[in-house]
Amino acid sequence: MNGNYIEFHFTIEPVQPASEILIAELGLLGFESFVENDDGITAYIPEEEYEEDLLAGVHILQSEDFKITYDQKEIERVNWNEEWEKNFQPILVDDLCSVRAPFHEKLDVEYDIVIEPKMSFGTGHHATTHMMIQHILKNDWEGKSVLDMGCGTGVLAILAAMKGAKAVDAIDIDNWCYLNTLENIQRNDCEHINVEEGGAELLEGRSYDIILANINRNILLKDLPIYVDCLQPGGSLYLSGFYLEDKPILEKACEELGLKFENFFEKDNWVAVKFSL
Ligand SMILES: C[S@@+](CC[C@H](N)C(=O)[O-])C[C@H]1O[C@@H](n2cnc3c(N)ncnc32)[C@H](O)[C@@H]1O
Repeated sequence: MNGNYIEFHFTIEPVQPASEILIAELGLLGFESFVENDDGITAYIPEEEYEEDLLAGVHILQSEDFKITYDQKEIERVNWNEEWEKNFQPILVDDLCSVRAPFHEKLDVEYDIVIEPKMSFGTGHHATTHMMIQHILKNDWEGKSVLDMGCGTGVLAILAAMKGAKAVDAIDIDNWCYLNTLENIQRNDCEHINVEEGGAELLEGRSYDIILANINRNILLKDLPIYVDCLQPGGSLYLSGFYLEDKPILEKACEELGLKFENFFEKDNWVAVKFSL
């Protein structure tokens, strides 16, 4: 997706818990990024995902418990790098791993990841990326074959490679993310990561010890059977990109495919869950 975005600014009274609910509803409709403000939220959707009556199905907009107004404007593709430079500090996860931009000073940590996110998702600032990094830090990757599905900036694939994974595929459906991951693997001396552009259709006949997929509830539910087909017996599947309230739905779908729940992290109402086969 290389087109423009539509930016919606929602003014919400009172701001909580309506913001959380609105973000959850918009996430299901294809909105990709959210910024929480003092008076509500700003949400971004790619122009090609937007249809005139898209917001008609958002329940909370009809609620009498909150007053929600919004305006919208078309903007150029968001340059997350510029936003990052303006607003953010490097990310430190469990004192072991930092995710920083090239212009940040290097921190004294075991895993130092340099990411130039430009327009891709995956700087570590989002709760889901943060928790997926925590899972990677907590587990053994030495000699494993790994798939990072929905790789964004490639941050998870890069950390898996740094932790000793022997063969890593990083796949994203978005051309921009594909190109950005190629750049970031070079930046982190992880050129052996195989980067591809596409979706679950690429996975036929493949086999992995570990699959990471931080995407969203609906895509995960749709593509889960394909992921599980690619998982070796004894393998692990890490899923994120959904809210705590959707965890039972994902768990049920995974259990029906023969997976066993292992553990999970929760942050800002998002979760990252580990399953094993
Ligand atoms: C929430 S971001 C995660 C990025 C990164 N893995 C992280 O943890 O920060 C989800 C990514 O999945 C990609 N994506 C969306 N639908 C997909 C699909 N069906 N197959 C593969 N990737 C997909 C998006 O382009 C986006 O880069």
